[in-house]
Amino acid sequence: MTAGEGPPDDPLLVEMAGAVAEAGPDFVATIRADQDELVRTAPESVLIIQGGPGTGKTDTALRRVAWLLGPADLGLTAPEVLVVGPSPAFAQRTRGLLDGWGCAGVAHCSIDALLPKASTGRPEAPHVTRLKGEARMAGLLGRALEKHREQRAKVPALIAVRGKVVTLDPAAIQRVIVMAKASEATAGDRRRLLRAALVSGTQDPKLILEAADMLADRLWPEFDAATFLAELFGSRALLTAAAGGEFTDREINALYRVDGEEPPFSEADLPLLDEAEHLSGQEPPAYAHVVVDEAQDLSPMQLRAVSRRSANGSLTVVGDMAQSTGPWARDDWHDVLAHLPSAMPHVHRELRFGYRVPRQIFELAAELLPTAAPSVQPPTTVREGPADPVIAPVDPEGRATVAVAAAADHAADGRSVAIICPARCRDEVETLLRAEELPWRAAPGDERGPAITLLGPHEAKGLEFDAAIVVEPGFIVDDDPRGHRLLYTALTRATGHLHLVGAPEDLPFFEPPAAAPPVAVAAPVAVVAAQVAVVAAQDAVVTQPGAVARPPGTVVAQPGAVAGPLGAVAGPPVAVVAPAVEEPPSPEPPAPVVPLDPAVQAQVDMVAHALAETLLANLTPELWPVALDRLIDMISPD
Ligand SMILES: Nc1ncnc2c1ncn2[C@@H]1O[C@H](COP(=O)(O)OP(=O)(O)OP(=O)(O)O)[C@@H](O)[C@H]1O
Repeated sequence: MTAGEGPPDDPLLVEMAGAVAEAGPDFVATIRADQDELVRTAPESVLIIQGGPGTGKTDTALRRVAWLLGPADLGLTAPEVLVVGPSPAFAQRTRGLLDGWGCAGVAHCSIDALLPKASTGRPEAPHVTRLKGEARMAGLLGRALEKHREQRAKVPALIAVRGKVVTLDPAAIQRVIVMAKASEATAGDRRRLLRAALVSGTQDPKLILEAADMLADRLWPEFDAATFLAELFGSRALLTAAAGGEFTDREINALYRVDGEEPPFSEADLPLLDEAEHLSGQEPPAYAHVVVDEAQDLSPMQLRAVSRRSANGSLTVVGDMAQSTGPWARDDWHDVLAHLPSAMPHVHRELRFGYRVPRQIFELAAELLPTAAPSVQPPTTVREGPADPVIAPVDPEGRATVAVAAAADHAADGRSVAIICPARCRDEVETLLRAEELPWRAAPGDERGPAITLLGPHEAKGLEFDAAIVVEPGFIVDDDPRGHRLLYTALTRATGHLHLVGAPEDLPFFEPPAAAPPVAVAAPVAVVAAQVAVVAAQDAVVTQPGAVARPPGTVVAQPGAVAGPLGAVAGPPVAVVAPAVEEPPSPEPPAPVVPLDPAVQAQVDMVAHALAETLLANLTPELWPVALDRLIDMISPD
């Protein structure tokens, strides 16, 4: 494939296209048109792509890069393009995709890898991380650097060399400083000028030359951002002097730390090091086009660092406000764009069709949206998945066993699997993965391969897997101020299979039968695997909307039974692993659903999508029923 051709069609969509080809308009072309329009956005613009999980934002941004490098014929070369993402795993994914489309040579990196290298890992309170991300930190660093320079530029009258005191002529030295500045002398030239000025007429030239070199080091030190920042944060006096009335005493105290402690920096210090280097005149390489993905989470200081890598303001900014989490969780794109200044016009577009997440999984995840992001419109899903979500209520002692068994099962079937696990139960899952000698890794490489990846909820951003096992969704919600958004992101990583494993009270739609406790303590993996396998065997069943898969060993709980993090409202059908208990009699069996002929179903879907497209594009949600009523009126025979 040549650069710019873009990715091949998703096999599912091709299949759908085949099904409807005879029936009428090109369905795939219709639903891809939105993306294609964005791909060909003029390079002299800032393109902002908003969209729900799996709507193809990353895909579209990368296809834009392929287009810029190929058909657009702009004379742009791959090394002039930068793609920034949230994690190394994400960078690996984007590199894999673009390389695969014939666009090797583009720079791909995580936001941290973009910034100066430093020894990080220093623990930090959330309010300090947040403060360090604020744009006013740039002002503080600017003032600190000015003071730092003033201090260095003070010419001493004496200098000690090997125990001997050398008297200096400040006026002569001042003349050298002025001359060096005016002639933009290099470091070597400045040193030679100073030596020449001091050595004339001296009795001990060797001593004076040494004194001149020491003085040169002091007057024009090589700027080291790490030393500068460590000195600044290690001194209340320097911080107060640099605060410029823009920081309270409390904030200065928050920034202050005892110097010399290891590791010296936190991740939030990296953009500050970048800013300091920039202020000192050390500029990073700049790119003709920059893509920044998952931009909704970046701090103002991180965004400034991205911005300074853009040579001309040509940007593709990608993200989803409903997935905005962390210290900089936002609700509005303006908060992001304010820190990515560009003279180029802004083109703001939303993608509305969800490709990754199958209907059954997305309907479950969408239950979170009213809490997670009330103003965000859920995308319209275009795929039917291979299975309903599996809900496994477990005691704490059993959760690792159930999660690992489910993962092992999917991996054995050749699927890529993510176990998305909150920090507080990671150790137990890791221990079991090791004990079972399963093929797993902590950071995903090529996440499309058949292996198990263990991830924290934040690390899962932007990635996708055939199957996702989400452990203790309640903890994910509780452990983060934007926990509902984080859980929404975790639930939307799977292209096919989703398992929720956790405390019964945190799982949706499940009412534990009175006589049936959740999974008892630490069953061997093999035993639980057998239980999970029962559900997995049913995974091959594609449910029709409204139909409920009820394999032996599963129960279908009634909607609204339990108020878990996903709420206690009516939702989609879910398969629930009922561990080692008899199925309780269902009070009311679900109404039988007559499946439609597949060709008719495809045609119905096509019409529904076309209508969805028109409604979404033209009317606000409260007017949709009005429009549909009107439509029925219009086409009714009488
Ligand atoms: N037009 C399309 N045709 C077929 N598949 C598509 C299309 N657009 C996107 N996809 C597929 O959908 C999946 C999700 O796409 P992508 O990762 O770009 O979504 P995203 O919007 O960036 O998701 P997230 O917000 O979760 O990061 C990918 O597997 C991608 O290849």
